[in-house]
Amino acid sequence: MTQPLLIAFDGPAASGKGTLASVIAADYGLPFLDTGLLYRAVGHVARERGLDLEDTQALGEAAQFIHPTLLEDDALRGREAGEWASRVAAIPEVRAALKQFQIDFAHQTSGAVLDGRDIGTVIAPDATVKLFVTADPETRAKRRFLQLIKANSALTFEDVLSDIRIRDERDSSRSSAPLEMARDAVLLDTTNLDIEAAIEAARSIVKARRGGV
Ligand SMILES: Nc1ncnc2c1ncn2[C@@H]1O[C@H](COP(=O)(O)OP(=O)(O)OP(=O)(O)O)[C@@H](O)[C@H]1O
Ligand SMILES: Nc1ccn([C@@H]2O[C@H](COP(=O)(O)O)[C@@H](O)[C@H]2O)c(=O)n1
Repeated sequence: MTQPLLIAFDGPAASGKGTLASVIAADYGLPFLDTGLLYRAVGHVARERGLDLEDTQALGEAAQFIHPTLLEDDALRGREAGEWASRVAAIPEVRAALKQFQIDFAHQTSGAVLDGRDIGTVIAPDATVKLFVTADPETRAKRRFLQLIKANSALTFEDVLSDIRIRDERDSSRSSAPLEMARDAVLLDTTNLDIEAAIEAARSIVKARRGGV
């Protein structure tokens, strides 16, 4: 029997991995999970309830109650939600509480596509195809700035670049499931690729890893 197709996209903020992952999921008719939204939802709850970031037990408990319906909240897409997400994501109790949901999503019989920071390394080390999507910080900041400026006209490019650098450092240096490329992942640098070119590159990688199909 053939194994379900499981595709892992990891990489730093605004590298384009979510855009690519959703297109590849649609190509193959697979369910898609943006795992960053889970951490954004925990950060949002923590902020709304005024939880102390030092109270790792309370944050871990809050994470246990994150439900997929909460992920549709537009507030999760904003700048502050990203910052809070990366803070709570460094807490082992939070990661532990969110882990099984992601593992189950990845290993459903239909196959799946997930994007995040630790999909190829922790959630689905057995993935059929792993892509590590990156781009230089200035390029990523420009993309994120163009996205966020629509809702916040006071935002500057320098603010966004600073956020990206801080988030890169925090995500890569934490002790629990840091952002790193899995040894068997394929690197896709989108710095000089527009969206269409990046999609074609991702499609080629997936096809090649599947033996040309
Ligand atoms: N190759 C590209 N060229 C130009 N813009 C791009 C490219 N890829 C993605 N974008 C745009 O950059 C923004 C960020 O992309 P996306 O949300 O896919 O990144 P991400 O890596 O999933 O980010 P995050 O991890 O922070 O959720 C979006 O507005 C998207 O349309
Ligand atoms: N698998 C993951 C996914 C996300 N994170 C953390 O959440 C932050 C927000 O993620 P986005 O992809 O929505 O930008 C991110 O900066 C990480 O700190 C994670 O740790 N693991």
